[in-house]
Amino acid sequence: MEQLKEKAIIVGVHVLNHPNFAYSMEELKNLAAACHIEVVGELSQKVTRVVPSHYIGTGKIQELSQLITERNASVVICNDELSPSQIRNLESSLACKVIDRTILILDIFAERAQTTEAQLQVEVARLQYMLPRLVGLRESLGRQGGGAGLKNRGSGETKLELDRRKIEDRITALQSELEKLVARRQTQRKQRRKNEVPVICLVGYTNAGKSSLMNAMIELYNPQAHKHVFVKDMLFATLETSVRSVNLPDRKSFLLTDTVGFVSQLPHHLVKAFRSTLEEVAEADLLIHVVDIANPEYEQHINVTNETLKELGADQIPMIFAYNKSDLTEHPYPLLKDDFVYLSAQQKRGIEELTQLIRERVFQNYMQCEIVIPYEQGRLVAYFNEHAHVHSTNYEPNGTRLKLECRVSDFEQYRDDFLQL
Ligand SMILES: Nc1nc2c(ncn2[C@@H]2O[C@H](COP(=O)(O)OP(=O)(O)OP(=O)(O)O)[C@@H](O)[C@H]2O)c(=O)[nH]1
Ligand SMILES: [Mg+2]
Repeated sequence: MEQLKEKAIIVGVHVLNHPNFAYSMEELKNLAAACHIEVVGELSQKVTRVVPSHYIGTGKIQELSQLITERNASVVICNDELSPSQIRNLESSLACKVIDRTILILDIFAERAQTTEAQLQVEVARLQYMLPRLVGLRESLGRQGGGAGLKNRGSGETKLELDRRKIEDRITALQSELEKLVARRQTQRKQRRKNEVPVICLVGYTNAGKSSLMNAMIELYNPQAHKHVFVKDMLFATLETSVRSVNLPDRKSFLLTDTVGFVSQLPHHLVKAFRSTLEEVAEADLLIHVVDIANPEYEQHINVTNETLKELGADQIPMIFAYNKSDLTEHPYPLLKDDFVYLSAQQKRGIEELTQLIRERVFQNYMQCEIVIPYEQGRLVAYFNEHAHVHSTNYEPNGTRLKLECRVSDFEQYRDDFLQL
């Protein structure tokens, strides 16, 4: 059922030197749309710095007030994260509900979260955001109780202090629930480490095509697996990390991880709350930075992604670039150069080139060799057949002769069992 759309005026402060102000307002519109809010007006102010008390100046507030009446809007959305007092002051000057960019993003995440872990993380982030804003937010929270966003878990009309205590208790409870989940996943990750399977993470701005690229890889190398991930033309289609095993034809394999996309001014609480999900990223062996090369703002997207990676402690991990959606540009593709590939996940072109780049970066510790395994060590033949790329097998009087490509570490570990050639 289509919900009755709320009407909003978006307001932005264009601080001097903000390089992409117009684009960030456009993005705010998309965020609002993702929250089922209709933007019916837009107002911006050029300043040298944000007005600390009201976010915008007195003259602008009057202008905004008129616009609200004129367009019959019921909510004002500011392009930055507002302080608790800014929200309070603006709401009382305008007699209108005021929300900010952060709460929009939190709402979208709340609506999209599927797994228990994602739901817990979003709720923690929302509660932490609410805590200092309890007074000003009372109105806006009512909105979320009814429409988009997190289900209101019965905070009711209790006294402020009681509210605060409740929220703090709830945060603590949620966090300990989360810790248990995280501990379980860490054990799984350690297990993978032991297996020495390299972990590769797709990272990048939201809507860049990370999930599409994941699907294209799976289709090419594990077509029987039927393990597609969700793809959609909307902000934050992916909220959970999903991991798939990719097996290349020569038996090299790696784990490919699809992650949540980044956006400029991703709320700090959210990054923190999602840190455990994104730990995969910080522990990866290689990052594939997916870029929507057809988006005119792609350079800005790259910067935002790099900044967020830094915040996650993942800025030291080797990175390659997948310039996706090349089909929408004039640029020739597929094309592989240095550490980047022009490709199209949708057209499934350039996937082999990307794989080649992955090989160069991840599978360096491999060697070509020829070994003879005595017959009493038959299990080793089975091992190498499973974990190495065997070019040829010959049965000789002393044992099985294999020509193969295998991990250097495997060769070292078993070399005492081989017969001298
Ligand atoms: N033309 C074109 N569209 C693409 C390509 N790759 C992905 N898309 C489209 O871009 C949109 C976003 O794709 P996703 O794969 O969901 O993007 P994502 O990076 O996973 O997005 P989030 O999960 O929201 O962060 C979808 O509508 C895709 O069909 C491409 O190579 N060319
Ligand atoms: Mg996705």
